[in-house]
Amino acid sequence: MKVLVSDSLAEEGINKLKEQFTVDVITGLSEDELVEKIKDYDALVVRSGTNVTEKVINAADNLKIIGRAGVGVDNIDVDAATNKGIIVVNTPEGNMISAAEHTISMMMAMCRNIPQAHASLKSRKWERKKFMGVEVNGKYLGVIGLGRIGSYVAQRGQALHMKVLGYDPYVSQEQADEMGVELTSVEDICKRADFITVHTPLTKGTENLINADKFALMKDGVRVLNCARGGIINEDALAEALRSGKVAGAAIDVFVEEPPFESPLLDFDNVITTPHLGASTEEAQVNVAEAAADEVISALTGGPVNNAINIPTVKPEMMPALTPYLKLAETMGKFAGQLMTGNYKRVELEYSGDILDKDIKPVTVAALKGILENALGPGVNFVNANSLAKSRKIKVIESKSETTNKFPSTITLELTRGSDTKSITGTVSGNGKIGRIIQIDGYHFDIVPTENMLVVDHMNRPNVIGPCAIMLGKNDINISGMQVGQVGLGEKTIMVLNVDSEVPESILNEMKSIEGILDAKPVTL
Ligand SMILES: NC(=O)C1=CN([C@@H]2O[C@H](COP(=O)(O)OP(=O)(O)OC[C@H]3O[C@@H](n4cnc5c(N)ncnc54)[C@H](O)[C@@H]3O)[C@@H](O)[C@H]2O)C=CC1
Ligand SMILES: O=C(O)C(=O)COP(=O)(O)O
Repeated sequence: MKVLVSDSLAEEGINKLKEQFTVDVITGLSEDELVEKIKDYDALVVRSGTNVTEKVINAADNLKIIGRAGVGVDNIDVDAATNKGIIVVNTPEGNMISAAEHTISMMMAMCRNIPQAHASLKSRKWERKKFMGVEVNGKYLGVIGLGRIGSYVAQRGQALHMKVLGYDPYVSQEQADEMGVELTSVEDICKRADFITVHTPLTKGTENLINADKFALMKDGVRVLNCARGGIINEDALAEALRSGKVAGAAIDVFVEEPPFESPLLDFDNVITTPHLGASTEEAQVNVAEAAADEVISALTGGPVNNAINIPTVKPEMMPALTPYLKLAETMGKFAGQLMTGNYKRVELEYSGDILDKDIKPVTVAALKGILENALGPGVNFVNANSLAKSRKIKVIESKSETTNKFPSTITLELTRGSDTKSITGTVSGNGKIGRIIQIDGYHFDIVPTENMLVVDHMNRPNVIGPCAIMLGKNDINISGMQVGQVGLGEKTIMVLNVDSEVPESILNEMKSIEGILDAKPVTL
């Protein structure tokens, strides 16, 4: 397997990758060069310097995983990767302390004009009056985005005796209380804060979050910081607010265009800047490089990944309990998808029992993968199963049932195509956590699925099962298991056969001609 590292990455991560794979480190590639190279690689590791565009992803025929050694994935077309079944992972914890410390460093440096005073003295000037600063003690710090980095910044602000205001639509009052942060709105932060710092991802919802209207609300002499992503604070609006004197200072680590050589912000004496250095510490770089390498190694050797952006992740400690259900759901999906092929409108998964304590999202994805694989082939995986279902307008419904039955947990899969439905229930039982199928279309069984099976619709009357079994025997196909859904004499039922080899089409046709056999479908897992 081959790994391409296209941004600078700490040796520790590269060495880990080299223990298992062929690794090429090639930085500074243009989009066209990357398009040309990417088809040879199984994994790509980037930081913020590589734009992994749709064009690159479309050319990436062998790529299985993109590892982002850092947090922001706005340089990766995650939708394109998802559609192509490529896992995107980041390493969200490796650089959070460094990014928070950089933000605080920038705030203090801005308050005391350290970069400007340093440059002045280095040019042999002694300008003590020019560089009058301000204290942060007792001032209001507004933190927009109270995730990993924002919450560390809030904590460090409090250590500097600042009063912290915060806004984050996904943070509860309890969480804010625990952080000692006064939760309020962006507008209120704009009106009251002396310092405003943003720590959100760059999304459609956060782009230009701080715009001219927000600057208009701010106190005269406010100071703003952006160590998250260029574009969360609108650069033109900030330039205008600096020009008008509304904003007394800005500290900016990230820019809409990087490098930002055309940015008006570089021309203001009261704007201090760094070239996207938030994560640039020895500690953070070792952390993110090793974490990205671990994820790539795990994904390429068939293991689970911890921080996938585009698949429902399972916490490693939950994996042993969930694995039998993931296998069962995928098997049920494959089973149902082969019994009823075609243009599905709806997939419903109903969960009951102990499984309700677990995260069922990945189990639903496993079922979808099984269903869609029959129709779309091996290109379907845990990454793209959901998006493929969505693009085919298949409605996916997940429901939880409180009804208890004799099984500790059950999963019922109902597949709908036009007015037809196919329903299968499965359970996991025994110490070996074996997946079993216990119901098909209302008929009860206890089937341990095997590689080759036959599902035969027939009439429950004498001289139907016998000829069927004899015919398989004559063709040297061994039956290792057989179960029949119990019904009254003369009624329609289903028999499920575990067979030791695939049943050719010609034999299936012969079987269908036996009096009382209504249909015979092979199921291959
Ligand atoms: N300058 C640098 O070198 C570095 C920059 N970063 C950037 O810092 C930012 C924050 O990273 P983390 O804290 O790790 O992410 P995170 O995902 O832990 O936190 C982001 C927070 O933003 C919140 N949020 C989302 N939309 C919001 C909105 N409209 N208003 C307010 N809050 C909103 C989320 O609820 C979440 O709590 C990201 O943009 C990341 O790329 C991260 C590391 C280094
Ligand atoms: O992790 C992030 O989001 C960062 O912005 C750090 O970017 P970098 O890896 O230093 O290019």
